[in-house]
Amino acid sequence: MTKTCAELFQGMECTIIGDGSEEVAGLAFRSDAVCSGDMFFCIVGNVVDGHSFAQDAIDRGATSLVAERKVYLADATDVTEVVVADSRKAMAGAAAAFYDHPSEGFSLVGITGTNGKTTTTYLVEHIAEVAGNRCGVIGTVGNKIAGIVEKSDHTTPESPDLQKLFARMRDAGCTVVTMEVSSHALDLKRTWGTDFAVTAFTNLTQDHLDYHHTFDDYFEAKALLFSAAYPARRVINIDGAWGRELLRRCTEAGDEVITTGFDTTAQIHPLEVAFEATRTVATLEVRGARVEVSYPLVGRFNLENVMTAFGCALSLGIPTDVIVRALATMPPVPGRLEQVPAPAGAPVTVYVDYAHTPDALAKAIASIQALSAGRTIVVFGCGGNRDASKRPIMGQAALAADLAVVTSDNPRHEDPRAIIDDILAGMEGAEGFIVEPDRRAAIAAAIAAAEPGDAILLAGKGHEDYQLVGDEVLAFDDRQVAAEELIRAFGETEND
Ligand SMILES: CC(=O)N[C@H]1[C@@H](OP(=O)(O)OP(=O)(O)OC[C@H]2O[C@@H](n3ccc(=O)[nH]c3=O)[C@H](O)[C@@H]2O)O[C@H](CO)[C@@H](O)[C@@H]1O[C@H](C)C(=O)N[C@@H](C)C(=O)N[C@H](CCC(=O)O)C(=O)O
Ligand SMILES: Nc1ncnc2c1ncn2[C@@H]1O[C@H](COP(=O)(O)OP(=O)(O)OP(=O)(O)O)[C@@H](O)[C@H]1O
Ligand SMILES: N[C@H](CCC[C@H](N)C(=O)O)C(=O)O
Ligand SMILES: [Mg+2]
Repeated sequence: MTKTCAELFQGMECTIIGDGSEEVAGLAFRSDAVCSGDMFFCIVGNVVDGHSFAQDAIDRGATSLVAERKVYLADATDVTEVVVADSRKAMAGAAAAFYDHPSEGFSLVGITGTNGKTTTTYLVEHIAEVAGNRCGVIGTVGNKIAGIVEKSDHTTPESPDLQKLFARMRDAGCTVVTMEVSSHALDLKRTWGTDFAVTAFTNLTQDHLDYHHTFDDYFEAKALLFSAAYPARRVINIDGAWGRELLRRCTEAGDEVITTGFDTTAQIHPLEVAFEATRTVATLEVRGARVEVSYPLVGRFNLENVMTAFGCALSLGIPTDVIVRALATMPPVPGRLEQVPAPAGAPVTVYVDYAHTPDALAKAIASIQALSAGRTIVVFGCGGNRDASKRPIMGQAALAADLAVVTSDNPRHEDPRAIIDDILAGMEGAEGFIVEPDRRAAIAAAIAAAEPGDAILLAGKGHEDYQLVGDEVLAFDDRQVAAEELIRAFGETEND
C-alpha cells in the first residue's frame, strides 16, 4: 500500500514545503535511478553533494525531494520538499515507514565486527532453520530468502534497498533474519529505524582505516549497534579489549548480555577442543553447563564464530539441544577455508579463504598450519582503493607461512605493482617469497613450489568470482582457477 509524503515523515522532525498528501511511488537516492512519482533523497556524499542532482531527479519524474536545505527554487508548487537535519537518517526512517516497519515482523539478528560476520550469520541461519524457522540472510556472499540466494552489491544495503529486502522476507514468511552490519552501514545510517532482536560483536582488528581514519572512530561506528538507538539482547565476544569495552557499556545500560570467547569468564567458553582436519569437536561451558559440540568447520577462529552463533541462538530462545544438533550438520560457508577438489593422487591440498585483513590472514595461516603436516604456502594480495595501511601488516603476517606468493586482489583503480610494493614494505629483509602480479600465474607458482603433503592457502577472494581491474569486472574464481591449475599439474581425475 502506498504512503503519502506526510505519512512517511510522521513523528520525524522536518519541514514539509508543498503538498504532503501526495502519494509516493518509490524511494531513490541516485538521480539516475529515479522513476516517475519517486521521492528523491539529496545526500551529501564523500565525493559529491547529492543536492546538486535535485533538478536531474525532478527531470526524471521525482515528485518530492528530501534535502538538508531548500533546493528546488523554481516554481515549486508541483514538487514537495521535505527539509531535514540529516538526509541519511530521514531516508532510513522513511524507508522503514514506506514498507510498514518490516523488521518488526521477524526476529532480526545483526552481527558486526571486523571478521567472522558472514560465517556467523550462516551459522545462526542454519541453527534457526533446524529450530523450525524460515530464514533470511543479508550479507557479503549474497542475500538469501528461504534458501534462495541473490547477489548483493553491499555487505549491508543502503536503507531503501534494505527495508525493501526486509519487506520481501516478511512477506515470504521469514521468522528469523540474520544480517551482517558493516561499520560503513552504521556510520552511514543504513540500518537506522531497524528493529533488532539480537545484536552481536565478533572482534575488532585493523581494516577500513581509509574510511574511519582511526581505530577509535572505527570502534565507535561498530559500537552504535549496541547503543540506545538499537535496543536488543546483546552477544559480545570479550577476548579483545574492544569487546570488553562494549560489555562495560552494555552492562552500564542494563542490557541483557551473553559473553563469549576463550576467556574463561565468558558465559560461553571452551573447556576442551580437538581441531580435526574436517571438523572440530569441543566441550563448551555454556552458562555453567558442559555442552559437547561437533561441527564440520575447521580452524580456531571458527570456534569463536560458533560460540557467538550459540549465544545468538540462545538469545532467540532456541534450546541448547537443538543448537547442538544443528551444529553437527552445519553446511560449508562458501569461500571460507573451502577445500578445492583435486585430481586423484594430487599430493597437495588447496584451500580458498576470504582472509583480507591482517588478523584474518594470520589466523587463516595458523589454522592451515594446525591442520597440515606439511608446509604452508600462502597466495595473497590487497584490494585497491581500500585501507592501504593494512598492506605491510598483511605482508608481515604472510611471513608466518613457509612460502608467500604476493599477487593481486581487486586492484580496482590502483596500479597492482604499487599495491604489491606497499605489501613488500612489511616483508623487508625476509627471504623465501615470490612476487607474481598475475593471480592465475601466482596460483600456478604456488602449486609448482609445493612438495608432497604441503597445503596452499589462497587468501582474500573467497566466494568472489571476479577480479576488479579499473572499471572492468573480469571473470576470476580462485576455486575454479586452482582446480584447473591442479589438473594441469597432476592430471584429470577428480578426488572425492
Ligand atoms: C564509502 C561508502 O560506503 N560510500 C557510499 C556512499 O558514497 P558517497 O558518500 O561517496 O556518495 P557520493 O558518490 O559522494 O554521492 C552522494 C550522493 O549523490 C548521489 N548521486 C551521485 C551521482 C549521481 O550521478 N547521482 C546521484 O544522485 C549518490 O547516490 C549519493 O546518494 O553512499 C553511496 C550511496 O549513497 C554508496 O553507494 C557508497 O558505497 C560505495 C559504493 C562503497 O563502495 N561502499 C563500500 C566501501 C561499503 O559500503 N562496504 C561495506 C562493507 C565493508 C566490509 O564488508 O568490510 C558494505 O556494507 O558493503
Ligand atoms: N572470528 C574470526 N576472527 C578472525 N578471523 C576470522 C574469524 N572468522 C573468520 N575469519 C577470517 O576472516 C575471513 C572472512 O570471514 P567472514 O567472511 O566470516 O568475515 P566478515 O566479517 O563477513 O568479512 P567482511 O568484512 O568481508 O564481510 C575468513 O575467511 C577467515 O579467514
Ligand atoms: N568487504 C571488503 C571485502 C574485501 C575483499 C577483498 N577481495 C578486496 O577486494 O579487498 C571490502 O570491500 O573492503
Ligand atoms: Mg561478510
